[in-house]
Amino acid sequence: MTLLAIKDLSRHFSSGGRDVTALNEVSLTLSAGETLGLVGASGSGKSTLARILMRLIPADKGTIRFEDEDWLALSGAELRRRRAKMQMVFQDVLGAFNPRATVASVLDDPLRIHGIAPKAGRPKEIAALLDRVGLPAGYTTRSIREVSGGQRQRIAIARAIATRPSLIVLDEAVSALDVSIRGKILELLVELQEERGIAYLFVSHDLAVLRAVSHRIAVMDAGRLVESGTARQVIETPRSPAARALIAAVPRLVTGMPEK
Ligand SMILES: Nc1ncnc2c1ncn2[C@@H]1O[C@H](COP(=O)(O)OP(=O)(O)OP(=O)(O)O)[C@@H](O)[C@H]1O
Repeated sequence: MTLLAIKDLSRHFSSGGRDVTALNEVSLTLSAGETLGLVGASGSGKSTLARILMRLIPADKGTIRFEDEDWLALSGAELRRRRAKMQMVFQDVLGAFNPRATVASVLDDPLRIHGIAPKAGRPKEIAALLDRVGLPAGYTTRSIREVSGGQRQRIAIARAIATRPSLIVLDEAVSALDVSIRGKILELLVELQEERGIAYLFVSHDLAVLRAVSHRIAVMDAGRLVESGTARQVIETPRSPAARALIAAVPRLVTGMPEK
């Protein structure tokens, strides 16, 4: 089932007398429970796409259908309600949280705002969320600032799944983590997908990360989507110069391809 269909999405920016076409008629689809890796060099338009999708900035033109609705036409209370179904995890999680917040309050907010659990039931729900992402229940009273980067990313994932989304947009969500911690977070994401059928739009400049989690990979270059295919097709037989350049930058990427 098609969960998300982006069609001819364009966006330009003008700043300091410079006009940049950040997105140039980008189209892509994502099925329920699928992971699409979105890769491209710095400045290719990945974050712009993610930000339009999350309704953080408007598009100049194009359409987005999400769960069979005209996503860009939603506004006000209806948009707030529907946002439960599309969540995001950023690279800079600390920047996305109130730095004075406790872990409990970070997880209480979505449960309260989206009416997922009544007040009396929320502590239990929060404990279950923490448990699911591999953190002890005792973490509730900690400040979001005092936990490690990997733990904070687990909390961001717990917050994202709290509202029972069908899609999570991950924007460089593991890029700042040490390799061993990154692997554990990727494992957690794959488990959650298998358990709950969540689709991921996994934005990264790192093909090694995308190879590990993506069913399909789409390649962006200077605002355009220049290539897409199964992870194996794109990595083993890239067609575009942009894909070839990204692959050449990661030693042993092709020989390390898992059997699928
Ligand atoms: N608010 C803005 N004002 C002006 N230009 C912008 C703005 N946001 C993005 N751009 C420009 O749009 C282009 C695409 O940027 P975008 O951040 O989407 O790329 P990206 O692929 O996510 O890059 P990175 O991997 O470095 O985050 C770049 O040329 C960038 O400078």
